[in-house]
Amino acid sequence: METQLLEGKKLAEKMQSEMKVRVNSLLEKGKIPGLTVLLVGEDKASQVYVRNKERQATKVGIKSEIIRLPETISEAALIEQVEQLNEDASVHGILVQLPLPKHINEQEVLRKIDYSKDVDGFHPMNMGNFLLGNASALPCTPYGIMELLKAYDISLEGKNALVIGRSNIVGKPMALMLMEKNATITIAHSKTKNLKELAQQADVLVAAIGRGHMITGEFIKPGAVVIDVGMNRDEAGKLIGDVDTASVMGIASYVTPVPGGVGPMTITMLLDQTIKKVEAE
Ligand SMILES: NC(=O)C1=CN([C@@H]2O[C@H](COP(=O)(O)OP(=O)(O)OC[C@H]3O[C@@H](n4cnc5c(N)ncnc54)[C@H](OP(=O)(O)O)[C@@H]3O)[C@@H](O)[C@H]2O)C=CC1
Ligand SMILES: Nc1nc(=O)c2c([nH]1)NC[C@@H]1CN(c3ccc(C(=O)N[C@@H](CCC(=O)O)C(=O)O)cc3)C=[N+]21
Repeated sequence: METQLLEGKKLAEKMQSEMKVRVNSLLEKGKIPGLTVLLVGEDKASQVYVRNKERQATKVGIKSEIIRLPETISEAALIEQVEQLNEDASVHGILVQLPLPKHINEQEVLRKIDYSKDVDGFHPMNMGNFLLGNASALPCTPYGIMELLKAYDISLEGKNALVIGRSNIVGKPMALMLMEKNATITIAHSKTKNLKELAQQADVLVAAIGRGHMITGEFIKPGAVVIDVGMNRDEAGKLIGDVDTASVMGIASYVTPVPGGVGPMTITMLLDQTIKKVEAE
Protein backbone atom coordinates (compact mmCIF):
# COMPACT_ATOMS: atom_id res chain seq x y z
CA MET A 1 0.00 0.00 0.00
CA GLU A 2 1.21 3.46 -0.77
CA THR A 3 1.40 5.63 2.34
CA GLN A 4 0.41 9.26 1.96
CA LEU A 5 1.84 12.00 4.16
CA LEU A 6 -0.64 14.23 5.98
CA GLU A 7 1.12 17.49 5.34
CA GLY A 8 0.24 19.67 8.30
CA LYS A 9 2.75 22.29 7.32
CA LYS A 10 1.09 22.85 3.94
CA LEU A 11 -2.40 23.01 5.42
CA ALA A 12 -1.11 25.36 8.14
CA GLU A 13 0.30 27.70 5.51
CA LYS A 14 -2.97 27.71 3.61
CA MET A 15 -5.02 28.39 6.75
CA GLN A 16 -2.60 31.10 7.85
CA SER A 17 -2.90 32.93 4.55
CA GLU A 18 -6.69 33.00 5.08
CA MET A 19 -6.10 34.29 8.60
CA LYS A 20 -4.09 37.19 7.26
CA VAL A 21 -7.20 38.37 5.42
CA ARG A 22 -9.25 38.11 8.61
CA VAL A 23 -6.64 40.03 10.60
CA ASN A 24 -6.48 42.72 7.93
CA SER A 25 -10.19 43.34 8.17
CA LEU A 26 -9.84 43.62 11.96
CA LEU A 27 -6.96 46.07 11.53
CA GLU A 28 -9.19 48.20 9.30
CA LYS A 29 -11.54 48.50 12.26
CA GLY A 30 -8.61 49.49 14.44
CA LYS A 31 -8.49 46.15 16.26
CA ILE A 32 -5.10 44.47 16.71
CA PRO A 33 -5.23 40.86 17.94
CA GLY A 34 -2.79 40.37 20.81
CA LEU A 35 -1.35 37.08 22.09
CA THR A 36 0.93 36.88 25.12
CA VAL A 37 2.92 33.80 26.09
CA LEU A 38 4.26 33.33 29.59
CA LEU A 39 7.40 31.22 29.50
CA VAL A 40 8.85 30.15 32.84
CA GLY A 41 12.43 28.88 32.97
CA GLU A 42 14.94 27.93 30.32
CA ASP A 43 13.60 24.61 28.95
CA LYS A 44 15.25 24.35 25.53
CA ALA A 45 12.37 22.63 23.74
CA SER A 46 9.88 25.15 25.08
CA GLN A 47 12.06 27.99 23.82
CA VAL A 48 11.90 26.58 20.28
CA TYR A 49 8.11 26.14 20.34
CA VAL A 50 7.58 29.57 21.77
CA ARG A 51 9.80 31.14 19.12
CA ASN A 52 7.89 29.29 16.36
CA LYS A 53 4.61 30.52 17.77
CA GLU A 54 5.85 34.09 17.87
CA ARG A 55 7.21 33.98 14.32
CA GLN A 56 3.97 32.63 12.88
CA ALA A 57 1.77 34.96 14.91
CA THR A 58 3.70 37.94 13.60
CA LYS A 59 3.37 36.59 10.06
CA VAL A 60 -0.43 36.64 10.18
CA GLY A 61 -0.49 40.06 11.82
CA ILE A 62 -1.08 39.12 15.45
CA LYS A 63 0.82 41.20 17.96
CA SER A 64 2.71 38.60 19.92
CA GLU A 65 4.68 39.03 23.09
CA ILE A 66 6.72 36.55 25.11
CA ILE A 67 7.19 37.25 28.79
CA ARG A 68 10.18 35.27 30.04
CA LEU A 69 10.17 34.55 33.74
CA PRO A 70 12.86 32.92 35.89
CA GLU A 71 12.62 29.24 36.84
CA THR A 72 12.59 30.34 40.50
CA ILE A 73 9.48 32.53 40.23
CA SER A 74 6.90 31.81 42.94
CA GLU A 75 3.41 30.60 42.13
CA ALA A 76 1.98 33.82 43.58
CA ALA A 77 4.22 36.00 41.40
CA LEU A 78 3.29 34.03 38.29
CA ILE A 79 -0.41 34.38 39.12
CA GLU A 80 0.14 38.11 39.51
CA GLN A 81 1.52 38.21 35.95
CA VAL A 82 -1.52 36.31 34.70
CA GLU A 83 -3.85 38.72 36.46
CA GLN A 84 -2.12 41.72 34.91
CA LEU A 85 -2.70 40.22 31.47
CA ASN A 86 -6.34 39.54 32.35
CA GLU A 87 -6.74 43.29 32.93
CA ASP A 88 -4.89 44.33 29.79
CA ALA A 89 -7.41 45.07 27.01
CA SER A 90 -4.74 44.82 24.30
CA VAL A 91 -4.21 41.13 25.17
CA HIS A 92 -6.86 38.83 23.67
CA GLY A 93 -5.10 35.53 24.20
CA ILE A 94 -2.97 34.28 27.11
CA LEU A 95 -0.89 31.11 26.92
CA VAL A 96 1.08 29.74 29.86
CA GLN A 97 3.67 27.42 28.36
CA LEU A 98 3.64 23.99 29.98
CA PRO A 99 5.16 22.21 31.80
CA LEU A 100 5.76 24.62 34.68
CA PRO A 101 8.54 24.08 37.25
CA LYS A 102 7.72 21.46 39.90
CA HIS A 103 7.17 23.97 42.73
CA ILE A 104 4.25 25.55 40.86
CA ASN A 105 0.79 23.99 40.76
CA GLU A 106 -0.16 24.08 37.10
CA GLN A 107 -3.90 23.84 37.65
CA GLU A 108 -3.85 26.72 40.15
CA VAL A 109 -2.21 28.95 37.53
CA LEU A 110 -4.39 27.88 34.61
CA ARG A 111 -7.59 28.53 36.55
CA LYS A 112 -6.49 32.14 37.19
CA ILE A 113 -6.47 32.96 33.46
CA ASP A 114 -9.60 34.88 32.45
CA TYR A 115 -11.28 32.00 30.65
CA SER A 116 -12.42 34.28 27.85
CA LYS A 117 -8.70 34.84 27.08
CA ASP A 118 -7.77 31.17 27.33
CA VAL A 119 -6.81 30.40 23.71
CA ASP A 120 -5.23 27.06 24.70
CA GLY A 121 -8.53 25.66 26.02
CA PHE A 122 -6.95 24.53 29.29
CA HIS A 123 -9.06 26.55 31.75
CA PRO A 124 -11.49 24.33 33.71
CA MET A 125 -14.43 26.34 32.34
CA ASN A 126 -13.37 25.63 28.76
CA MET A 127 -12.43 22.02 29.51
CA GLY A 128 -15.82 21.52 31.18
CA ASN A 129 -17.77 23.10 28.33
CA PHE A 130 -15.81 21.03 25.85
CA LEU A 131 -16.61 17.84 27.76
CA LEU A 132 -20.28 18.78 27.80
CA GLY A 133 -20.33 19.53 24.08
CA ASN A 134 -20.88 23.29 24.54
CA ALA A 135 -19.04 25.99 22.59
CA SER A 136 -15.57 26.55 24.08
CA ALA A 137 -11.94 27.20 23.25
CA LEU A 138 -10.40 23.85 22.31
CA PRO A 139 -7.01 22.31 23.10
CA CYS A 140 -4.97 23.26 20.02
CA THR A 141 -3.15 20.00 19.31
CA PRO A 142 -6.14 17.66 19.03
CA TYR A 143 -8.14 20.45 17.36
CA GLY A 144 -5.40 20.80 14.74
CA ILE A 145 -5.36 17.04 14.19
CA MET A 146 -9.14 17.03 13.58
CA GLU A 147 -8.71 19.84 11.03
CA LEU A 148 -5.97 17.86 9.31
CA LEU A 149 -8.16 14.73 9.10
CA LYS A 150 -11.03 16.84 7.75
CA ALA A 151 -8.86 18.43 5.08
CA TYR A 152 -7.87 14.98 3.81
CA ASP A 153 -11.50 13.76 3.92
CA ILE A 154 -10.68 10.99 6.35
CA SER A 155 -13.88 9.64 7.80
CA LEU A 156 -13.95 8.51 11.43
CA GLU A 157 -17.43 7.10 11.74
CA GLY A 158 -17.40 3.57 13.10
CA LYS A 159 -13.59 3.40 13.02
CA ASN A 160 -11.54 1.91 15.85
CA ALA A 161 -9.38 4.73 17.16
CA LEU A 162 -6.58 4.13 19.63
CA VAL A 163 -5.09 7.11 21.45
CA ILE A 164 -1.82 6.34 23.20
CA GLY A 165 -1.37 8.91 25.98
CA ARG A 166 -3.90 10.44 28.41
CA SER A 167 -2.54 13.90 29.17
CA ASN A 168 -4.95 16.78 29.68
CA ILE A 169 -3.43 18.69 26.78
CA VAL A 170 -3.34 15.95 24.12
CA GLY A 171 -4.54 12.39 24.79
CA LYS A 172 -7.71 13.01 26.79
CA PRO A 173 -9.18 15.76 24.57
CA MET A 174 -8.08 13.86 21.45
CA ALA A 175 -10.08 10.80 22.45
CA LEU A 176 -13.15 12.93 23.13
CA MET A 177 -12.96 14.66 19.75
CA LEU A 178 -12.64 11.33 17.94
CA MET A 179 -15.63 10.03 19.87
CA GLU A 180 -17.67 13.07 18.83
CA LYS A 181 -17.01 12.08 15.21
CA ASN A 182 -18.42 8.62 15.99
CA ALA A 183 -15.17 6.69 16.22
CA THR A 184 -14.99 3.92 18.81
CA ILE A 185 -12.19 4.98 21.11
CA THR A 186 -9.62 3.16 23.19
CA ILE A 187 -7.15 5.06 25.38
CA ALA A 188 -3.81 3.48 26.24
CA HIS A 189 -1.15 4.66 28.71
CA SER A 190 1.92 3.47 30.57
CA LYS A 191 -0.04 0.82 32.51
CA THR A 192 -1.67 -0.68 29.41
CA LYS A 193 -0.70 -4.34 29.09
CA ASN A 194 -1.44 -5.33 25.51
CA LEU A 195 -0.47 -2.19 23.62
CA LYS A 196 0.75 -3.88 20.47
CA GLU A 197 -2.41 -6.00 20.09
CA LEU A 198 -4.62 -2.95 20.63
CA ALA A 199 -2.60 -0.99 18.10
CA GLN A 200 -2.89 -3.74 15.51
CA GLN A 201 -6.69 -3.37 15.64
CA ALA A 202 -6.70 0.40 15.27
CA ASP A 203 -7.95 2.03 12.07
CA VAL A 204 -6.76 5.33 13.49
CA LEU A 205 -3.76 5.46 15.81
CA VAL A 206 -2.69 8.60 17.64
CA ALA A 207 0.69 8.44 19.36
CA ALA A 208 1.05 11.11 22.08
CA ILE A 209 3.59 9.42 24.30
CA GLY A 210 6.86 11.32 24.31
CA ARG A 211 9.10 8.33 23.42
CA GLY A 212 11.07 8.62 20.24
CA HIS A 213 10.27 6.04 17.54
CA MET A 214 8.43 3.73 19.96
CA ILE A 215 5.71 2.92 17.42
CA THR A 216 7.11 0.80 14.61
CA GLY A 217 5.53 -0.88 11.60
CA GLU A 218 4.62 -4.02 13.55
CA PHE A 219 2.12 -1.99 15.64
CA ILE A 220 0.24 -0.84 12.55
CA LYS A 221 -2.88 -2.38 11.03
CA PRO A 222 -2.54 -2.34 7.24
CA GLY A 223 -4.31 0.74 5.91
CA ALA A 224 -4.42 2.55 9.27
CA VAL A 225 -4.21 6.33 9.66
CA VAL A 226 -1.26 7.17 11.91
CA ILE A 227 -1.01 10.50 13.74
CA ASP A 228 2.34 11.27 15.34
CA VAL A 229 2.15 13.91 18.06
CA GLY A 230 5.54 13.20 19.62
CA MET A 231 8.25 15.86 19.72
CA ASN A 232 11.39 14.14 20.94
CA ARG A 233 15.10 14.64 20.40
CA ASP A 234 17.35 11.76 19.39
CA GLU A 235 20.97 11.40 20.61
CA ALA A 236 22.11 13.76 17.87
CA GLY A 237 19.58 16.37 18.96
CA LYS A 238 17.39 15.83 15.90
CA LEU A 239 13.62 16.24 16.25
CA ILE A 240 11.87 12.85 16.02
CA GLY A 241 8.29 11.69 16.56
CA ASP A 242 6.86 8.83 18.62
CA VAL A 243 6.40 6.94 15.36
CA ASP A 244 9.24 5.40 13.39
CA THR A 245 7.88 6.88 10.18
CA ALA A 246 10.17 4.95 7.83
CA SER A 247 8.98 1.61 9.24
CA VAL A 248 5.27 2.39 8.81
CA MET A 249 5.67 3.47 5.18
CA GLY A 250 3.97 0.90 2.96
CA ILE A 251 1.71 -0.31 5.82
CA ALA A 252 -0.29 2.74 6.90
CA SER A 253 -2.59 4.58 4.48
CA TYR A 254 -1.64 7.95 5.94
CA VAL A 255 0.96 9.21 8.41
CA THR A 256 1.86 12.66 9.74
CA PRO A 257 5.54 13.53 9.35
CA VAL A 258 7.67 15.02 12.16
CA PRO A 259 8.48 17.81 11.63
CA GLY A 260 5.82 19.23 9.31
CA GLY A 261 2.74 17.36 10.59
CA VAL A 262 0.92 18.03 13.85
CA GLY A 263 3.23 20.79 15.20
CA PRO A 264 2.41 23.49 12.64
CA MET A 265 -1.31 22.70 12.97
CA THR A 266 -1.14 23.23 16.75
CA ILE A 267 0.26 26.71 16.25
CA THR A 268 -2.30 27.49 13.55
CA MET A 269 -5.22 26.60 15.84
CA LEU A 270 -3.75 28.80 18.55
CA LEU A 271 -3.65 31.74 16.13
CA ASP A 272 -7.16 30.95 14.89
CA GLN A 273 -8.58 30.95 18.40
CA THR A 274 -6.81 34.23 19.18
CA ILE A 275 -8.28 35.92 16.10
CA LYS A 276 -11.74 34.52 16.93
CA LYS A 277 -11.62 36.26 20.32
CA VAL A 278 -11.21 39.63 18.60
CA GLU A 279 -13.81 38.84 15.91
CA ALA A 280 -16.31 38.07 18.67
CA GLU A 281 -15.73 41.41 20.45
N1 LIG B 1 2.98 18.43 18.17
C1 LIG B 1 2.47 19.16 19.13
O1 LIG B 1 1.88 20.16 18.86
C2 LIG B 1 2.62 18.74 20.54
C3 LIG B 1 3.48 17.72 20.83
N2 LIG B 1 3.59 17.26 22.11
C4 LIG B 1 4.47 16.08 22.29
O2 LIG B 1 3.62 14.94 22.42
C5 LIG B 1 4.16 14.02 23.33
C6 LIG B 1 3.17 13.78 24.46
O3 LIG B 1 2.93 15.00 25.13
P1 LIG B 1 2.06 15.10 26.46
O4 LIG B 1 0.74 14.48 26.21
O5 LIG B 1 2.13 16.48 26.93
O6 LIG B 1 2.95 14.14 27.40
P2 LIG B 1 2.74 13.53 28.85
O7 LIG B 1 4.08 13.14 29.31
O8 LIG B 1 1.89 14.41 29.68
O9 LIG B 1 1.87 12.21 28.56
C7 LIG B 1 2.42 11.08 27.97
C8 LIG B 1 1.42 9.94 28.00
O10 LIG B 1 2.03 8.80 27.41
C9 LIG B 1 1.85 7.69 28.27
N3 LIG B 1 2.99 6.78 28.14
C10 LIG B 1 4.28 6.99 28.54
N4 LIG B 1 5.03 5.91 28.26
C11 LIG B 1 4.22 5.00 27.68
C12 LIG B 1 4.41 3.68 27.21
N5 LIG B 1 5.60 3.09 27.26
N6 LIG B 1 3.36 3.03 26.69
C13 LIG B 1 2.13 3.62 26.63
N7 LIG B 1 1.90 4.87 27.08
C14 LIG B 1 2.93 5.55 27.61
C15 LIG B 1 1.74 8.25 29.67
O11 LIG B 1 1.06 7.33 30.50
P3 LIG B 1 0.72 7.67 32.05
O12 LIG B 1 -0.44 8.59 32.00
O13 LIG B 1 0.38 6.33 32.61
O14 LIG B 1 1.95 8.28 32.63
C16 LIG B 1 0.99 9.55 29.41
O15 LIG B 1 -0.40 9.35 29.45
C17 LIG B 1 5.51 14.62 23.75
O16 LIG B 1 6.50 14.13 22.89
C18 LIG B 1 5.29 16.10 23.53
O17 LIG B 1 6.50 16.78 23.31
C19 LIG B 1 2.85 17.78 23.11
C20 LIG B 1 2.00 18.82 22.87
C21 LIG B 1 1.83 19.40 21.57
N1 LIG C 1 0.33 25.78 27.09
C1 LIG C 1 0.90 25.03 26.15
N2 LIG C 1 0.29 24.91 24.96
C2 LIG C 1 0.87 24.15 23.97
O1 LIG C 1 0.30 24.03 22.85
C3 LIG C 1 2.12 23.51 24.23
C4 LIG C 1 2.69 23.69 25.50
N3 LIG C 1 2.06 24.44 26.44
N4 LIG C 1 3.86 23.11 25.80
C5 LIG C 1 4.62 22.38 24.81
C6 LIG C 1 3.75 21.75 23.76
C7 LIG C 1 4.49 21.40 22.49
N5 LIG C 1 3.88 22.20 21.45
C8 LIG C 1 4.36 22.30 20.12
C9 LIG C 1 3.86 23.21 19.23
C10 LIG C 1 4.39 23.34 17.97
C11 LIG C 1 5.44 22.58 17.55
C12 LIG C 1 6.03 22.78 16.20
O2 LIG C 1 5.88 23.82 15.60
N6 LIG C 1 6.77 21.81 15.64
C13 LIG C 1 7.36 21.92 14.32
C14 LIG C 1 8.89 21.94 14.32
C15 LIG C 1 9.61 22.49 15.51
C16 LIG C 1 11.12 22.34 15.43
O3 LIG C 1 11.67 22.28 14.31
O4 LIG C 1 11.72 22.27 16.48
C17 LIG C 1 6.96 20.72 13.48
O5 LIG C 1 6.56 19.70 14.05
O6 LIG C 1 7.05 20.82 12.26
C18 LIG C 1 5.93 21.64 18.42
C19 LIG C 1 5.38 21.49 19.68
C20 LIG C 1 2.91 22.96 22.00
N7 LIG C 1 2.77 22.74 23.30
